Amino acid sequence: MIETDKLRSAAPERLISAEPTDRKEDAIERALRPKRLADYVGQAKIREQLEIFIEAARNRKEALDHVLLFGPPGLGKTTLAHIVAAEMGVNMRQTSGPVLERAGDLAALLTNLEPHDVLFIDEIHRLSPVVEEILYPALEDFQIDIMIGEGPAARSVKLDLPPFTLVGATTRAGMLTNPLRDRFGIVSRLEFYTPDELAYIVSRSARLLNVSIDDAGALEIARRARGTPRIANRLLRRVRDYAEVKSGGDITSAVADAALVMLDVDVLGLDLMDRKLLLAMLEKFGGGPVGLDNIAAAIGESSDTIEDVIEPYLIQQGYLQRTPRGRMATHSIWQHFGLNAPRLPGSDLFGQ
Ligand SMILES: Nc1ncnc2c1ncn2[C@@H]1O[C@H](COP(=O)(O)OP(=O)(O)OP(=O)(O)O)[C@@H](O)[C@H]1O
Ligand SMILES: [Mg+2]
Repeated sequence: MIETDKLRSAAPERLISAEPTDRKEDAIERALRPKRLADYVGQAKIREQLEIFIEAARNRKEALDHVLLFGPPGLGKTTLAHIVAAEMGVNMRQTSGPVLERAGDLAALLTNLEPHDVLFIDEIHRLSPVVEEILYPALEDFQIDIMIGEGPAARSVKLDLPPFTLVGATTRAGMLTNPLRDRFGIVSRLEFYTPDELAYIVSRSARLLNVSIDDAGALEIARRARGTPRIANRLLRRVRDYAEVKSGGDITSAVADAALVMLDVDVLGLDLMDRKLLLAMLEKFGGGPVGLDNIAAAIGESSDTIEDVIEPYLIQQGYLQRTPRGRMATHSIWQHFGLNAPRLPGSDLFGQ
């Protein structure tokens, strides 16, 4: 039985959202953030690359090449930016694309950098074109052109900058302009984490938060965290609340399972929002193919949210496919909901 009515009134705040929810969560995240590369779990390829590049830059006493980190929210981009600065032994200045409104905002930041410092620009795909113009020569030649004065008396002055490292982060690498993307020497795509990696992260966080959890409990939370450390840490905190009230505080796999069922996170780690999307696809569009805008209208979400936040994990897990004709539900998701896929005459929907 599918409780469609319940699904349609999805909770306003999404437990499984990969975005940070509020200030309190922000503070907890900071506390749980690994500080050094050696404590950063998973992302083996990126870690290995950065280890080598950082050591080489340090030995040559140079600034590290500019680094672009991209991937879905909550996978550890900000964490990595901090780690890069720590491993280089330099300071990090942090800002974000939408905050840098005027060219002067960026110029002020750049001229205050110390040699080899890290400048972290989050949401770098949202830089305004005028700010981007300033950034190009800064990245390439460590120089900026700024205008002094106004009107006919205005003149452009070149300023030298100390060599620095830009670390840019984005959930949407596709929205970066080519000239900007080309100026990054190191481009890394963050991947979803495996359940084992997430279980390790959950155990580590539990230690830091003084929570008692066994390996099976950590794995149960990990399996349902959508491949995302931020979600794993959030589920851990909610499961801890449940355990404190219902089972004396110890988290076992049975306690984790009961808590997650209560929280409406199913065995695949799908929450109300995922199920709403998938069910709409199955029930309203016969499993697709259906265009993104149509799905968005059907479930009352923006297509951006679907594309950036909800869909990447569903696609990575093979529940959803992106085809030239639109999104399509795969066989496994029909099965998950206990529904029969329509067999259209002559069609070969699932490649079987
Ligand atoms: N590799 C990791 N090992 C351990 N914990 C991690 C790792 N990656 C992320 N985390 C945890 O997940 C939380 C979220 O990570 P972070 O803020 O770096 O994500 P993000 O990719 O910057 O997300 P957003 O796109 O929303 O900015 C961090 O507080 C950290 O505790
Ligand atoms: Mg971030």
